[in-house]
Amino acid sequence: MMETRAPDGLPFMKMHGLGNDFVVIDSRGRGAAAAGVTTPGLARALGDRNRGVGFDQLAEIRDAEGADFALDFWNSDGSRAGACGNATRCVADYMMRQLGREAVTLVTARGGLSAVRRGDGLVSVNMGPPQLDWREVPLAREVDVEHLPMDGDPVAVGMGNPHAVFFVPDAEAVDVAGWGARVEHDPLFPARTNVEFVSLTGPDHLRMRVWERGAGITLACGSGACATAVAAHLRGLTGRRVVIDVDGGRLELDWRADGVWMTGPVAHVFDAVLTADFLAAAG
Ligand SMILES: N[C@H](CCC[C@H](N)C(=O)O)C(=O)O
Repeated sequence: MMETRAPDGLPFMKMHGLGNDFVVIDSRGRGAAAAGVTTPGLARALGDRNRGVGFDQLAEIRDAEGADFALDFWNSDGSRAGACGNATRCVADYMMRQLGREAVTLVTARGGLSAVRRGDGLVSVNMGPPQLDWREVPLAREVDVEHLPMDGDPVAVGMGNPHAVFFVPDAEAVDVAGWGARVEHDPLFPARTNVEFVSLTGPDHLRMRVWERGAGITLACGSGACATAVAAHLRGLTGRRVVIDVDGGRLELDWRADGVWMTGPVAHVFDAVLTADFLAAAG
């Protein structure tokens, strides 16, 4: 067998939800008060698909008080992400297996969330209620979140992270990289924003393409799908339960009284160990 375990290496898992891919570091066992092991430098080094591992988000599992675990998210540019729905499903599945349970609770930067196994190989997570106050999104000034003063008339929705949802006649025809990058850096979003381009493809059925803050185009974005479901309902395009097709597959969304529930598949691809040399160079 190949020797992969370097002395003082750092174990990690590679997971994905609909091709939205993650490095997951489990640093439980140090106490809820302990800071995580991830630094911006480590996130950037690991996120490099040529010289590191490559990921859309890095998720770090930590101890929590009053919940089964805590979860921190990082983008590959070294910035923090306040929410990540697909990684939450993947890690919830891993934790349910480990704890021998069908449901778990977790704490993220936005607060307490919960997840349940649905029984058909899918995992559902309650991503919490949408944030529809301009301060919470956050936006730079008081504006109507349902009609931002911007070309394309987007809806702003916070899901623990900011989203700008554009309804377009044909999402396939949009220059996601060009338009998305411009909106990500629009001064209306002081913390930048994730950007979704969405078209209605049938009754309660949407097609979504995404430009993620700090990551660029990804194959899926769970929090973006939540924001899209909320925006579509606010605009009167759909009911509160929708199916959303993203580049990597399909997500089911249900905006209930207790929050936006998102259901989809999970995949745990491999486990490996970062070498001490890599960690030292990452700083
Ligand atoms: N892929 C993630 C969202 C990442 C959002 C991140 N790019 C940010 O800076 O907020 C998801 O499944 O929800």
